[in-house]
Amino acid sequence: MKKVKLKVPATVANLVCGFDILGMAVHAPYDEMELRLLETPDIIIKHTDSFGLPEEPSSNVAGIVLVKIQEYFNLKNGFEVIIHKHIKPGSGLGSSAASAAGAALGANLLLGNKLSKEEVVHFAMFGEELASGVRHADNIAPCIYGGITLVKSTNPIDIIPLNSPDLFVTAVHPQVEVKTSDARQILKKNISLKSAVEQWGNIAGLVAGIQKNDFSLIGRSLNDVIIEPVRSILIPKFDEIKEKSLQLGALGGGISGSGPSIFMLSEQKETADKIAQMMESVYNEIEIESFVYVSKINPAGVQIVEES
Ligand SMILES: Nc1ncnc2c1ncn2[C@@H]1O[C@H](COP(=O)(O)OP(=O)(O)O)[C@@H](O)[C@H]1O
Ligand SMILES: N[C@@H](CCOP(=O)(O)O)C(=O)O
Repeated sequence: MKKVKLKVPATVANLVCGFDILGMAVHAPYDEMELRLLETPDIIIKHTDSFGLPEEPSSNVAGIVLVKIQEYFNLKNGFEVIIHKHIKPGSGLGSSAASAAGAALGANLLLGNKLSKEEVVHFAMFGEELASGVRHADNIAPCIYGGITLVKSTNPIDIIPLNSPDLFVTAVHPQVEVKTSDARQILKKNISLKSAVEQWGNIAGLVAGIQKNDFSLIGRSLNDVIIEPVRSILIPKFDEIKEKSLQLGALGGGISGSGPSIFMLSEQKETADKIAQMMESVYNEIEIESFVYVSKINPAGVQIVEES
């Protein structure tokens, strides 16, 4: 295989209480990536979007992943990657993870699938490390595996694919950028035992609810006493949107990844659409442009659109 085209999904990391360990793939938005194996050792990055992302491989989330794979296999070949980015950087919808995961998975396809899924995650994490300074996999894992994943450990890599409940996801991206690196720097380094116990209960309840398709338990568990109280101050109208979403029938939700996007889960499309309309109107009232996405949990992850 010399060329592959991929559809790379956005992801909602943390899932409220599962900071750095839980995440899910969604159907919209998504990036499109084209990767080509080169006879020369060059690594060429091209963006068709206007986000002004660096195209120097060592400064690009996709590029660094390809550099690391080339070094690991001591390749004489290089890669060309064209990124049609629709997941806005700094959105909280896994923009960096999409580039990193798409590069790692695409390179592996071009090299004949020599890497295991865990190894693909390992190389993709070099991209997250460039973007946020931390090798976290809670966006990368659902992007590669699809659905909802639990990252039990990143060293060694231990990823548990979970059930994908048939739920709608409404996500709003207010056009204020929150870089993951900044949103990590403001976090407390120590928490009380009381908060830890409450958070463990939420995580355990959420995982149990996901596995049992118990939507009430999922809703009761979508609480965060550690990260959200700190990060929500970076997101205009967060509390109002969360309260109104619940009033409209959402199971629950919260900050998507490191924000500023906010996501809500609901059982019915009608509810998801009503939440979307409310989210857009709340931001219109304060003249902040926003993009709203209504989709479902995406069990597929990265999809091959074309190979040759
Ligand atoms: N190919 C790329 N795709 C996305 N982000 C990139 C890429 N290359 C470099 N970056 C850097 O990573 C940042 C996006 O990462 P992050 O803040 O985590 O966004 P998100 O929350 O959407 O994942 C960008 O602001 C940019 O500095
Ligand atoms: N666990 C990370 C997730 C970052 O997600 P992103 O979509 O904002 O990149 C964190 O919360 O820092």
